[in-house]
Parts: sequence; C-alpha cells; structure tokens
Amino acid sequence: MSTPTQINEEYDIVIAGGGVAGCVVAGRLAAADPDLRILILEAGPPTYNDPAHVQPARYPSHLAPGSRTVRVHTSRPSAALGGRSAAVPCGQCLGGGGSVNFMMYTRASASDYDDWETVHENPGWGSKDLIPLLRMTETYQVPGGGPTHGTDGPLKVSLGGISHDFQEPFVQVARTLDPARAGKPYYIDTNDLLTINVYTRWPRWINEETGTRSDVPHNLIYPLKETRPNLHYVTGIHVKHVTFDDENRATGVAFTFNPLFHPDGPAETRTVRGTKLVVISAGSFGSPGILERSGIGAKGVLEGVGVKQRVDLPGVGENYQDHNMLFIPYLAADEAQTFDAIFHNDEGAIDAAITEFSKTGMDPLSHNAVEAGIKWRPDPSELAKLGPEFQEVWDSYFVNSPDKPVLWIGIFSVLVGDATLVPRRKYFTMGVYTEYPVARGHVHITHGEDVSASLDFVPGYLESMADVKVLTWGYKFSREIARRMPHFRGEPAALHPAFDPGSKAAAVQHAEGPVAFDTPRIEYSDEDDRALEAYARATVSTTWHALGTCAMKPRERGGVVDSRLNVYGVQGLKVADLSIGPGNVSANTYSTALVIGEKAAVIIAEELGIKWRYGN
Ligand SMILES: Cc1cc2nc3c(=O)[nH]c(=O)nc-3n(C[C@H](O)[C@H](O)[C@H](O)COP(=O)(O)OP(=O)(O)OC[C@H]3O[C@@H](n4cnc5c(N)ncnc54)[C@H](O)[C@@H]3O)c2cc1C
Repeated sequence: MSTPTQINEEYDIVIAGGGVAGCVVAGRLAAADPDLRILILEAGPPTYNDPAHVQPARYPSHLAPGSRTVRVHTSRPSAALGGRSAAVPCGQCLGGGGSVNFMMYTRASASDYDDWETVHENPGWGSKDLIPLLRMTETYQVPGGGPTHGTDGPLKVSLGGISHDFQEPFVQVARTLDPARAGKPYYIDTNDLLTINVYTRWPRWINEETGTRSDVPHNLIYPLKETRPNLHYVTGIHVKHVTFDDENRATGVAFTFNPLFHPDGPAETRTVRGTKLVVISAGSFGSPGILERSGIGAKGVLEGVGVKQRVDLPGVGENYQDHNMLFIPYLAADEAQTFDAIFHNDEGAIDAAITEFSKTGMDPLSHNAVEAGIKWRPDPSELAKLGPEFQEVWDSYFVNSPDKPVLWIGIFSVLVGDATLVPRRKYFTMGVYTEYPVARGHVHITHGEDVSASLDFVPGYLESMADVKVLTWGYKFSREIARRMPHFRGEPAALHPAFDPGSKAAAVQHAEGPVAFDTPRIEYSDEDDRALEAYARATVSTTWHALGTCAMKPRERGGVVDSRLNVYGVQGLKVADLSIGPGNVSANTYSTALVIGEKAAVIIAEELGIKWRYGN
C-alpha cells in the first residue's frame, strides 16, 4: 500500500471517497484480484488503530466541536425548523461514517429493497438478491441469529461487552405497558428484515472477542497491507471532478490536497488516471458534488456556479432523505449505570475504562449506550390518533407492506442533548426517529472548484405535517415508557417542550421514582400539542442517515445511475454509496451502505471478468 501522499500516474480503478461503500469495493476487489491496481482517494485522515475509532464508547469525540473526522453540512434556515438551520455531520476519514458512527446494528425491511427492485425498476436489487450479500458482510455473534444472518463475514455484530441498567428494564416496562406488542421472547431478532413491532435489546457493530468497532478499513483494507501491494489509499485528498475523453468516457479524476490535513501540501490541481473505471463513493453529500463539478447535473445549478454542462441530469443532488430524530432526556437515579461520565470526558472514568479495556478488551468502552428499542408500527386505534395527514401516507405507502415500521423508539443510557442546559448528573434518553419521512430535500454545490465550499443544503425535515404528527406521537408514547423506568427520577424541563406549568403535561422536574404502571396516560391539550410541535421543530435532528442524492432509478424519473450503478450519459463512471438509494430504508443506514458496497463489488467484478465466489 502507498504512503499517504504517494500517488502513481495511473491505476485500473480510482475510487473517489474512502468511506463505507468505497472501502468495501476496494477491499473486496483487491482481495479477489491481486493484480488489480486500485486507488482510494479519501478527504479525511487514516484511522488505523486510533483509539477514537477502535474503542466504541469513544465515538462522541467525533461529534465534539472542532472534530476533523466529520464534516458538518449546515442547511439553509427553514421555517419548518423554527427558523434554524440543521447541521448534519458526515464521516470524514478512511472508513467514513462507519468509522465514527454509533454502531447501532439495524437492517432494513425486505420490502425496502424489494421496492428498489420493483417500484424503482432496478433488477437485481431486491431482498432475495441482497440477503446473500448482507450475510457475506457479517459474522452475527448474537445468540439466536436466524438464516438471514452471516456466520463468517469480516464485520462482527454482537451485544457489546456490557449490559447497562436500561436494556432489560426497557423491554420489561414497555411490554407491560403495551401488552399487545408483548408475548415474544425477550431476545427476539428484529433485524431479520421481516420482524417488527417487538421490544428487544439492540445489537451493535462491535466484535465481542476484541471489544472493538467493526468498521470497514480494519477488516477489509488494513489487513491487506502485506499481501496486496496494488491496493493504495491516500488520505487528506479532495477529489474535485472526474476527467473525460472526447467520447465522454471517464479517464480519471482531478484532485487537490485537503488543506486541513496537508497545510503545506501543493496548491495546484493534479490528475490521476483510472484506466478501467472511476467509482465515486463520496457519500450522499460528496458524490453529487463531484458529479456537479464534473458538469453532470441540472442546467440551472451548473450555470449558477460557472460549470459547463456535460450531461443534463437534473436528479443529481435531489431526492435527499434522512430520518428525523428527537432525543428526549430524563433524569436517572444516582446509582444507575450510565455512560454520562465517559461521554462527557470525565478523565477518571475514561482512565478506569481504558485500564479495563486494556486488560480485557471489553467493558465498559466496548459499548455504544444504545440499549434497546422497537421498530414500531401502529395498530388501527393508534393509526387513528396519528391523524388524517398521516392516514394518507399510510394508505399510499405502508398499508400493503406489513414489514414496514413507522417509528424507531429506543433508549440510550446517557444524556443525548445539550449538556450546557442541564446539571451534570446521570441521565437516560429516549430516542425516536421517523422511518420514512415524507419530505425530501436537496444538496448542491455553491462553487464550481472549491471542494471545501459550503453546500446549498435543504434537508426537508418536518416540511410535511405527516412527519410532524409521527414524531410528536413518538414523544408522547416514549414518555409513558420513560416515566415507568425503574431509574426514572424526573424530566429536565430545559430539554422538554415548553408546556404551560399548569398543564397536566408539564415536565415533572424531580421524582422520587417511577410512576405506577396503572397511572393514567398524560393528556395533552391543544395548547400542549402546539408546544410539542414547536419543540419538535426546534430540536429535531439528523439521524446521520443521508441518502438518495444520486438515485438509482430510470433517468426520466430523476435517476442518476442505472441498476449497474453507471452514471447516465457517460461511460466508465459508477457511483457506489448510500446516495444511490432510490427510496428510504427502515433502518440505521450502515448495513445498507455496506450491502451497496458489496453489490457494487460484485457488479464490477463481473464486468471486469474477475472470478469471485460470493454469497454464503
Ligand atoms: C455520526 C454518525 C452516526 C451514525 N450512526 C449510525 C449507527 O449507529 N448505525 C448505522 O447503521 N448507521 C449510522 N450512521 C450512518 C452510516 O455510517 C452511513 O450511512 C454510512 O457511513 C454511509 O456510507 P457511504 O459509503 O454512503 O458514505 P460515507 O461513509 O459517508 O463515506 C463517504 C466518504 O467520502 C469522503 N469524501 C467526501 N467528499 C470527498 C471528496 N470530494 N474527495 C474525497 N473524499 C471525499 C468522506 O470523507 C467520507 O469518508 C451514522 C453516521 C454518522 C455520520
């Protein structure tokens, strides 16, 4: 493998962006064909054996102010967000989001991928085609894994090293409160692509044998150091645009050194050739930008930044999707085991954890504080309460897909929220996210040359009332679970809706313990509902699941790539990352980014005539 800035003139395959999917493509192809010369150009730094990437519980450091392992994209201010801008951090390092993420192991519904195949007209992308690839990616170390799970893949999935005081109690409380969804075993698998509506513990992308994060570089790239000298990765590189010959065939990329990581690097733009293929894999924010700087996109966008149009492809940068998330914190008992000290950089707690980690490779750093949850789908009476705005969405999207949940609801054994607004103590947090938000957004470049320039970004969060209704329902529903949790000690008013102090819904700031199970559910007046909606608009957050901005669908329907991942209108150029997702998935998106990488590797291997046995 190359040293950080040594780049040859030519490779067989140049991969622009070394995130999840890019590293899967590179690692799989390099392993399959030792003669294939592959170059990954990645904007961020390397990650090899860096504790911030390897030790799971250190992940909040990537989101701290000043972090260089994520790039934060700030949206236009939006009335739907109470006038504020949304900030969406994306992974910026070798491994991309997979090396900084929360490691929640969640898989899509089978019908999500089946929709990719049928609704969006992509043969070969249905669940029956992707399940063998999902299996190939993972080793499922959780007891009781069914046939959709892998047994010998490179990325390990486990329950992590420690179970905190919120995992079993959440499941027990929720099942007692909601008996209609109880009756299934506590350890039931809700990540088999079909099972939903069960409260259960939540697995993690953590190797239970080593206690380390299951990211792609440490499992598919770094291990090839000795055996695959033809696999090169170079970090701290901004890919500006793709280069083409006269027949619109991609010949390579033009790049600059990212000044953040090479402050003394050369300023001029350089090029490198990819003689067989160029693969753009820069994520849902980066990939449309590379296409637009290459002259592939909507006329108006390109004219606005002075880029000459090569291909008229108005779908580039459109169709932006994410999940909309609320984090709702609660006070926890002093004796509860939580991650607050570690997450908020209490040196004593971290030192103790590191000592433990170095001795055992496990507790308590081999955990992500995401304890348990449910992929929640309403019954008829709940559906009625979600109101007419959502009913329309239900009728058109959900009703015939019984594997599609509407919300994810779960529990974190830590404060997730603005720590400056509340005292230092122990917390737990309920998280709720909308699985298929209705509203769409976009991301476009604002500068024709400068890769660091901010983007024209509209996330679409809460622009549809149906999305507001679902999310605010999630607040109410999860609050009933939270206040019955054994370690519940109150509701920090600063991080809850501004209900009138005289309202029945007003935050209970301090409690001696949980409320009794038969306590009536909180009633919300119209005024309370308005306060709750304002809260949702003021606090709704990204779930870090950006998707869809180079959608794989027919060109005439706004598609950017075909089902072989080829960019329309040119040759020798593919996009392979989460940006190709034509429709949303009911899951945290690492698993889907991985399977896109796997599928891309299969397609490329087929086209290059590389013999490779895949699928277990
Ligand atoms: C903070 C955070 C928490 C998350 N938590 C979870 C979770 O718990 N579970 C889960 O399933 N999913 C989670 N995700 C989502 C998951 O990690 C992403 O969906 C996944 O990383 C997307 O993969 P990708 O290959 O599409 O892009 P990425 O992994 O984002 O990779 C794109 C890469 O391209 C690089 N790049 C961009 N532009 C350029 C350019 N011009 N030149 C060179 N390189 C460029 C970027 O630096 C990046 O490394 C999280 C993501 C984040 C950011």
